[in-house]
Amino acid sequence: MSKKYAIGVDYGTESGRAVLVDLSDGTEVADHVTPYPHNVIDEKLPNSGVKLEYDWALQHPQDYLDVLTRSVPAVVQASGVDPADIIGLGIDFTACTMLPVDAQGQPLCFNPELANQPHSWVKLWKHHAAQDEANLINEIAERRGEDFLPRYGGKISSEWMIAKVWQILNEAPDIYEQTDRFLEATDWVVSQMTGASDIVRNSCTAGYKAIWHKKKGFPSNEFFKALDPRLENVTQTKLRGEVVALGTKAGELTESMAKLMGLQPGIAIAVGNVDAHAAVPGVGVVTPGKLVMAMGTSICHMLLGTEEREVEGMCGVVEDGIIPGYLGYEAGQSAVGDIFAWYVEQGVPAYVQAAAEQEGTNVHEWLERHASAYKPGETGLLALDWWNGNRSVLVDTELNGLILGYSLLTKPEEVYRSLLEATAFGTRKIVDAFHNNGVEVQELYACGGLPQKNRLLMQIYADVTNREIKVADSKQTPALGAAMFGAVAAGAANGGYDSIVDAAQKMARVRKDTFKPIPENVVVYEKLYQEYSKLHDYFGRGENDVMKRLRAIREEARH
Ligand SMILES: Nc1ncnc2c1ncn2[C@@H]1O[C@H](COP(=O)(O)OP(=O)(O)O)[C@@H](O)[C@H]1O
Ligand SMILES: O=C(CO)[C@H](O)[C@H](O)COP(=O)(O)O
Repeated sequence: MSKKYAIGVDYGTESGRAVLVDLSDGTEVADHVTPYPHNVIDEKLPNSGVKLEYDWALQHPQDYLDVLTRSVPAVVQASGVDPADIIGLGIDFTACTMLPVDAQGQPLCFNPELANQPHSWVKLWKHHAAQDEANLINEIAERRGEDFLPRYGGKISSEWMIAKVWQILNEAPDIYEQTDRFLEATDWVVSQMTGASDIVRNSCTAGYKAIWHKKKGFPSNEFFKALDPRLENVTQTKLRGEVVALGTKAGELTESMAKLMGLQPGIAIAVGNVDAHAAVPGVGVVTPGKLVMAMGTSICHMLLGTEEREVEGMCGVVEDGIIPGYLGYEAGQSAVGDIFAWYVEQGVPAYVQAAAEQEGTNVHEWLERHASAYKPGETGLLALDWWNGNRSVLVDTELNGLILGYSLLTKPEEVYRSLLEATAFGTRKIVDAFHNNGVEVQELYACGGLPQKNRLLMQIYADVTNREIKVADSKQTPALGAAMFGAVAAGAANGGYDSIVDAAQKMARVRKDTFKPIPENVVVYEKLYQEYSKLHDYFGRGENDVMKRLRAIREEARH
């Protein structure tokens, strides 16, 4: 039998990439990236120019289809593989990235009459403008003693489905009315490939992002009624649809999409998945004790467990949410690479840019090299990593960043180093929250763009967490994981696999080189972490709500 292949498509925040994978050993034969033509829409709507409010982050659904029709044919062509040997395709996506669709499954923003209404567009995971709704969801759920709250670390996030749906209802009731269903973008893209009129939802986003439970389903209608009487039946109406497990075949590729994607019609399409969750088998983790960090613009922390535990501020624990047979735990930091990008774009003096250019390197690399010359603690700086709020463990998007310890001698590379360290302290908070609450963390696994881009960052993470870090050998780990799920959807009988564990065992690899904690650094970072924790609690747990007061003053000033 000839070699068989699957394709994984990873939808990130700014681009989508396709990877064509050899199913015998996981070799990534070809990959291709399509930057989203409209990128993140956070200032004004395309065409109409309608201005967006603060904290909004939208996307254009056509950009997702462009990834399928540009990157998929590109990998098939570059690999020289016969499309007849490509047996399955899986996708993974940022989440909760959601959109309203009509009865035909078309995004409302495709309708020219609705395109000038911001609420008709895709809300990206980092759309944070539903915080008022999230606060009320939490208040009401707590008052009613809803048993789902502990599964989400005590708080439902404004990034998630219910808060976003409610924001649409509150601010654009006409759009809410015209919505047939609210979908995760990952499920919508799958439906576009399978042409299925009955759209299936994947258990991962349903569980982590829409408060769905394998045994209990969604929260009760009474709960939704208590939020807002207009939401009473939302789970039977606009959130309806069969919820199926990861690895399930959602359907088969349609003739028309196959033509556009350069594939054969009828191949298996797996149900959608989330980027971070797909990365777990992608890095070869199928057992507890190993925390996987998907490190890019943000970090998602993924961990398997055998018992349901309550962990402060975790994003969620979902049965079978990552690997069937285990409880999947998720936590996260909503900005990491994004913070470094902010500094490079907004904070670096012209002489650094000029020096980097002259040396033929990019500004990140220049800053990393110069920051590496410092010992832990030597900058005298300490930062709070809340440039995009705090996802875990405080679950509060209204917190902001802070750098302490500036002097007239402070250098840009010192600030950069303090930002790298701040994100490592944020990860340490998460590791401690799991480990101290009975969900063991023995080793760290890293994947995503950052481990390949910044060695200093990775060493700091090993030192701050005092744990060895193994790095994925794959450059596109979520896409590799998605391809594995595509192979599972196809099944062993067709040259794929019958379970994700089988697929991961054959196809995943980590690099030989690992990052090991350096004992003398660990000691200094322990001291700095204690200081970080004090600042974290002071500004983040209500002792001094100055960050929120500043926001309120800003809002007043803007209106
Ligand atoms: N050398 C570097 N060091 C640290 N961060 C970097 C470096 N180069 C790029 N970045 C950051 O990496 C992030 C992109 O990560 P990547 O994993 O490629 O994307 P995504 O999260 O969208 O999948 C950006 O936020 C960017 O600022
Ligand atoms: O919350 C998520 C997963 O649960 C998002 O998908 C994630 O934070 C976006 O990640 P990135 O842009 O770094 O790929």
